[in-house]
Amino acid sequence: MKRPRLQVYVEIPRMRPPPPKRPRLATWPSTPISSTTLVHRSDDDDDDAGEHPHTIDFEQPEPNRKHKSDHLVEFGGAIESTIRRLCSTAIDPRLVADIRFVLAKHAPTATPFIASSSPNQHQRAPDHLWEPPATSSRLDRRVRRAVESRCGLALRQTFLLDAFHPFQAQAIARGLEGEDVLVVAPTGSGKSLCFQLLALHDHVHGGGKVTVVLSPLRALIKDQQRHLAEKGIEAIALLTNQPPEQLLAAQTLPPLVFVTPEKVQKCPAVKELIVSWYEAGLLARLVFDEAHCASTQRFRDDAFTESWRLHVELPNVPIMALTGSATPQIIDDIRYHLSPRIPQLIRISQNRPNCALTVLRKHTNETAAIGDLVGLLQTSSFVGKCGIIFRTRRSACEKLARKLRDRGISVCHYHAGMDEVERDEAQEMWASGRCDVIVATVSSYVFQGGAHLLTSLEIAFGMGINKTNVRWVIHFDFPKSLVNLDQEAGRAGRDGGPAQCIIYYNFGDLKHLLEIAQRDNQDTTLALQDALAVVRFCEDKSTCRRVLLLRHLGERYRVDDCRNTCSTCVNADRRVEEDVTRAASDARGLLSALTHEGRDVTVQHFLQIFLGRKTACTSKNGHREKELFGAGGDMSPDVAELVVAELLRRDVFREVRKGYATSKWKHWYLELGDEAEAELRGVKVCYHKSQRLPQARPCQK
Ligand SMILES: Nc1ncnc2c1ncn2[C@@H]1O[C@H](COP(=O)(O)OP(=O)(O)OP(=O)(O)O)[C@@H](O)[C@H]1O
Repeated sequence: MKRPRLQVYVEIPRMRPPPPKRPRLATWPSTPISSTTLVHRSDDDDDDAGEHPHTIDFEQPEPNRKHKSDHLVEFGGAIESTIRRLCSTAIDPRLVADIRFVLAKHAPTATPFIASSSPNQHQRAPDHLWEPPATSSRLDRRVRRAVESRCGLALRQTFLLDAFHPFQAQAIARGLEGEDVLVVAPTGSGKSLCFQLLALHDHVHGGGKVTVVLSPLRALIKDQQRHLAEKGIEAIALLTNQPPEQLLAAQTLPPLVFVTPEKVQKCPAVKELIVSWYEAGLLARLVFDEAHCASTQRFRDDAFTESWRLHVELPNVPIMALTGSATPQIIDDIRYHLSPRIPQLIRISQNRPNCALTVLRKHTNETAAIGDLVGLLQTSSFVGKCGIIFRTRRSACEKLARKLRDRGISVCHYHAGMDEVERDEAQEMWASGRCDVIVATVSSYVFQGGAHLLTSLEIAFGMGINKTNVRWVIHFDFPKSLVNLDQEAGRAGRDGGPAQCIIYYNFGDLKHLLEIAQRDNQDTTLALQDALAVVRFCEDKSTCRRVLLLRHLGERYRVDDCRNTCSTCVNADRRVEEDVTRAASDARGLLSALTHEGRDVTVQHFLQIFLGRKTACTSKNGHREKELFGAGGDMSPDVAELVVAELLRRDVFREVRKGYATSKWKHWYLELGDEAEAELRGVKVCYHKSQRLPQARPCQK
């Protein structure tokens, strides 16, 4: 039977693709590319694919084609297998987006895989959303039986669990067959079991083979080691500067060896050791845990590129990559790093139904904001329960811990500026339940002798940490990206019990995030893109938060399924939209008058003048005599803050950091922004009159 042929014409302007930023993988095909056209042809039958699975031909278009700017992308053979073969090393990101768009329309069940040489460049067509199966995929009985018979005993006796989740059985089954696998399943769903059980199996039945796990965080490695030790499974972490041979002095290898990508990159002895196991036939599997980091931690690109390339040097070793938070682009990036291998994708919905999602407004005034937080922590859903508070800056992390301690909350802190012993102690205190709350930074650079050390994420807290009774996670500064949010919030409710995930949001915090990105030498454009996605998520007060988050992760979610477990759905009847054009215009006029006089005002100071407060700081410099003093006096301070936030968002206002010779501190001051002259029309703010916290629903583990 003749296979269907699909011809896709994609119109894009002619342009020469940018040179690849990173070195090409050794086995990557060198692709001749014309500056004028991209024509992908594949043969009608798939036989050819087996021989050269990654070879593609780009040809000049037929000379008689009328529209020279058209690019013909011709797919032959079964659509799905052809998509898998569509690779390019230098492809215009817009073409990639267009191809995805067309494929989404014509082959919705296929998972297109387009690897590009610069994985972070391309954009996915917005409507390319994956529909997870309505019920968790029913497992083929044969698969379940095969996995049961080979690993069931270990599951019950060593891991003390009753049954496999379907995705675990699928991943383990493929792993047992020696296949390469990419597992995408929500945080806390039990992905680690997939490689841990396989490692145990390979060790016991494979003559003492070792599984090497590349894991990006030290805290996570320590956490996993601790859990494995409780189950009597030996696992060694190659983290210290001690020569790896000394750590592995014993005659037999352990089932699992953990190492960070940086260690593989910087320490040749570690790499040599892994290669020697491979050569001796003792390497069972390479595991890439928290695989989304290969895409999201862009400043660690080198470490990831180098260490992930290990699989190219060890071609016969099966690989398993796992992630709990992956956008479609991240999945492509992971596949790029794993190419030329094409792992089997095992994917379930990334939704965590037992974690209620809430966005709360954070006061611009830190003391008021902390007061709100303390009030929340004293309510029954939080008091005496184990939780995590994430902050972006170390000083803020310590300060908050101190303030909470003063209010009688049992709390410790964890950040990159502490030494290893202090950090381990804090983690241990929290993990063992000696204190309820840990205030932690997510990631930040370590400065040593003025030099950046690329070890920030290695010592960050959050990702992967598995403490089953965490009942709440609070982002007191807004997260760097929605993927970070998903990961960090994923520390809560890992036992399937109800949990609260809360973000305190204030638009003004964006500046701190970007400041950190700049200081850390990250790509600020990408950092801004990620942060703006969080801003959009937080500011949208009419769309279900689960829909927004899962859409970002490439998933289609039905709003009815939320069942009031997010702050938008539960507060839908309290939503207010207010036109504040007049107030915005007055605020602009007031700031204009202040800057004209050469006065520097912080947001807080400005709000006091705008609201007409009779305080010490408004009594100075003749503020009370100003025409627009108290122009916002008829509105609540909360709405006035939203007006300023909206003006900042529109770039009518901006905040700049300034220092003065009289003070060693620098502060953020309000200034007129680039759009200050623009006509202000339809300025609206949206808020909830009062916010109820959504109730989370427990789910079956
Ligand atoms: N089949 C199972 N049945 C019940 N509980 C399970 C099962 N598999 C794993 N778990 C439990 O789920 C919890 C989370 O597991 P794990 O740390 O592997 O999650 P994860 O998916 O790797 O999360 P993350 O993405 O955050 O790293 C653990 O406490 C584990 O014991």
